This record gives sequence, structure tokens and C-alpha cells, in this order.
Amino acid sequence: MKIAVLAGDGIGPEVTREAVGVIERLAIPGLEMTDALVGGVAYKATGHPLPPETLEIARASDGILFGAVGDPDCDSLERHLRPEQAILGLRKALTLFANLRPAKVFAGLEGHSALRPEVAGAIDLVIVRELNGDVYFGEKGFRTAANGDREGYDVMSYSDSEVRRIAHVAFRTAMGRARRLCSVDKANVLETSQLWRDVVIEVAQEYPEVALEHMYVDNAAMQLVRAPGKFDVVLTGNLFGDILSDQASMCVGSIGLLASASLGERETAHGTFGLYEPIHGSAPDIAGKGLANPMATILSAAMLLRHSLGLAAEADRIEAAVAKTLADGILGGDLGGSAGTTEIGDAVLARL
Ligand SMILES: NC(=O)c1ccc[n+]([C@@H]2O[C@H](COP(=O)([O-])OP(=O)(O)OC[C@H]3O[C@@H](n4cnc5c(N)ncnc54)[C@H](O)[C@@H]3O)[C@@H](O)[C@H]2O)c1
Ligand SMILES: CC(C)[C@H](C(=O)O)[C@@H](O)C(=O)O
Ligand SMILES: [Mg+2]
Repeated sequence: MKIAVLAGDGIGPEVTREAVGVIERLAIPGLEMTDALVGGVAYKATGHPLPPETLEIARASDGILFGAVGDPDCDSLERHLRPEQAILGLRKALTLFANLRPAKVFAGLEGHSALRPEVAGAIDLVIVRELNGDVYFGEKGFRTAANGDREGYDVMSYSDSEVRRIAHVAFRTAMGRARRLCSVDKANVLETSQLWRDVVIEVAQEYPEVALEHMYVDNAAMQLVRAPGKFDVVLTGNLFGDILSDQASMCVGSIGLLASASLGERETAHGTFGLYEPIHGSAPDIAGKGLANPMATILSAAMLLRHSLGLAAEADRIEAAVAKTLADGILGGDLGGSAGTTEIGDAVLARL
């Protein structure tokens, strides 16, 4: 069993170190972890944010544990050399099209949400975000408009098959949960969304037990704050899913708590090949200060064990230790506490 560890930039290495420590403590027989460079650090060392050796190590693994990429020093590089291209490149090259972002309020943290405790307490949802298409991967560039203005453009599109495969993931996810699926789009304005909606309705025929509703993304953003407990599975595209998941994190309490799995269709000897990362970024404002909350990355490691290594009991152990740590009031600054990154990691280890 192999895990590729891609820590990346900013707080990436700080939070990844804690997650690796948790995996090591489980002493899983035959498990190997291999580090590789990614993001701004990889660009600075090799001239590319996703060096071929890193892609090879990622490909040869059963699952990838990813920290974060992004470095303000690199923000004026040509786009293909920017750190963020590494995560986009991995998702695309490895056909990791299904991004699962669960959001649930931990017991005892109801009062730490940006919402009222009784509203926050009901949150138990998963965002199923398409990850290989949309405006992220369409034609883009700069051009000169007829009046001589410089113009930037990014083409948004989805094909039938791209929507169909992510819709199946969402319906299957709903079948394993409360069987409610809300597909979020902007079909009142965008043709891309009209096609999305048509295909989701078609796929729904195969899942008669799932209650399907459609919601425009602006309303979804509002409902996520008004009554987040009404959502079970939220299916949406790449851009809307990116935005709604950061929003959901604050409904739960902090972006430092939300984990994610990015999956495709490749099965290894142990499970489904995937990449696992916190939903947050490299947080340059707090990097190097030992202040980052490592819980999202530790929970991502648990998802890796469950989905890619077939180690459900070990994943449960990690999740229980995280829940216990939070219930015991060991909280980082993001949740109004004073615990630092290593203190939180050590507290999880002590509760494993
Ligand atoms: N998947 C990724 O690697 C990923 C995701 C998002 C952003 N980014 C990149 O990260 C860089 C910074 O982006 P940003 O500031 O918009 O988003 P961010 O998620 O890095 O940070 C947003 C805010 O949340 C805080 N925060 C984030 N994670 C935290 C944690 N674990 N504990 C405590 N506080 C935390 C930060 O301090 C900051 O105030 C950019 O270069 C961006 O492109 C990368
Ligand atoms: C860094 C960026 C490319 C990425 C995205 O937009 O997908 C991030 O915001 C995320 O949520 O993983
Ligand atoms: Mg994001």
C-alpha cells in the first residue's frame, strides 16, 4: 500500500505533518509513504509546479495526501507555471472528477458556527463537486475587443458524459445517505446549466428512491445559511462547488475542518484511487506560525484510508479521535481557541 504525500506550500507542510503523524501512529503493516514536491516549492526547485517525477509518484500510489498549494511570490508568473496549476493538473491528469466535500457539525461545536447554534446543529451534508470540467478547463485567454479594450475570457462548458458520470456519483452517494439530492445550477441564465439540468433529470430515472430537486446557485448560497439542515447531497459544477464548499465550512465553524476526497473510476488492489486534501488553501497570512488547524487534513487522511486503502476501521478511529479532541475543547484560533497546529495534532494522537 502506497501513499504519495504532496505537502505543497504555506501551511500545507504544517498540516500535512500532523496528518502523516496520525497515519504513522496507526502502524499499518506494509504501508509506505513517499514525499514529492508540488506547487510553488516545486516551481522554485525544478521550474515546474507539477514536476513529472511528482506525477509519477502520485500515479504509482494507491492514494495521494495533498496539503495545499499557492504562494504570493508566484502570483505574477505565467498561468501554466503557477502553483495552483499543480492541483488542477493532478485532478485532470488522473481523471479525478468527483470531489466529495462533507460538512457536518461536530458535537460541541454548534456554538462556534457563523450561524445560530440551532441552525448549525442540523448540518449534515455532502457537496459532490464536478472537478474536471466547467469554466476551469475551457478555452481561456486575453483578446482585444472591437473598441480596442483588452478582454479576458474563460469558456464555460459541460458535455453530456461529464455531467452523467458525476450525476451517478451524486445519486449513489444519496442512496447511501438520506436519499435527497439537490442539484445546483444557473439554468435560468446559462446553457451549460440547462444541459446539466437535463442530464441530471435523465440520470434520476435510474434512482427512483432519491428525491431530486433543482436549485439556482444564488438561492442555494442563501439556503445554505438560512436552513443548511435541509440539504443532504448537493450536486454541482466545478466553480459553484468551489464557492459553496468554502461557504459551508463557515456554517460548520471553520475552513480548517473541511476535508475532501477527489475520486475517479480507477480501482487499485485496495480501493478507489484518489486524492485527499483539506478544502482550504496555503493560507499565506498564517503560514510558518504554527497556527493552522490541521483537522481538515487529518480528516482527509481518514477519507484516504477509507476510500483508497479499504481501512474503514482505521478511518473510524481517526474520525473518533478528531471528534473527541474537538469535544474536549482543544480548538485552534480559527475556532476561537488557542491551540497551535502541533498541539492539536498531538491531542488527536493522544485520543486515537
Ligand atoms: N487546494 C488548494 O491547494 C488551494 C485551495 C484554496 C486556495 N489555494 C491557494 O491558497 C492561497 C491562499 O488563498 P486564500 O487566502 O484565498 O484561501 P485560504 O484557504 O488559503 O485562506 C483563507 C483564510 O482562511 C484561513 N485558513 C485557511 N486554512 C486554515 C486552517 N487550516 N486553519 C486556520 N485558518 C485557515 C487563512 O488564514 C485565511 O485567512 C492562494 O494561492 C490560493 O490560490 C489553494
Ligand atoms: C486552488 C484552486 C485551484 C482550488 C479550486 O478552485 O478548485 C481550490 O480553491 C479548491 O477549492 O481546491
Ligand atoms: Mg476552493
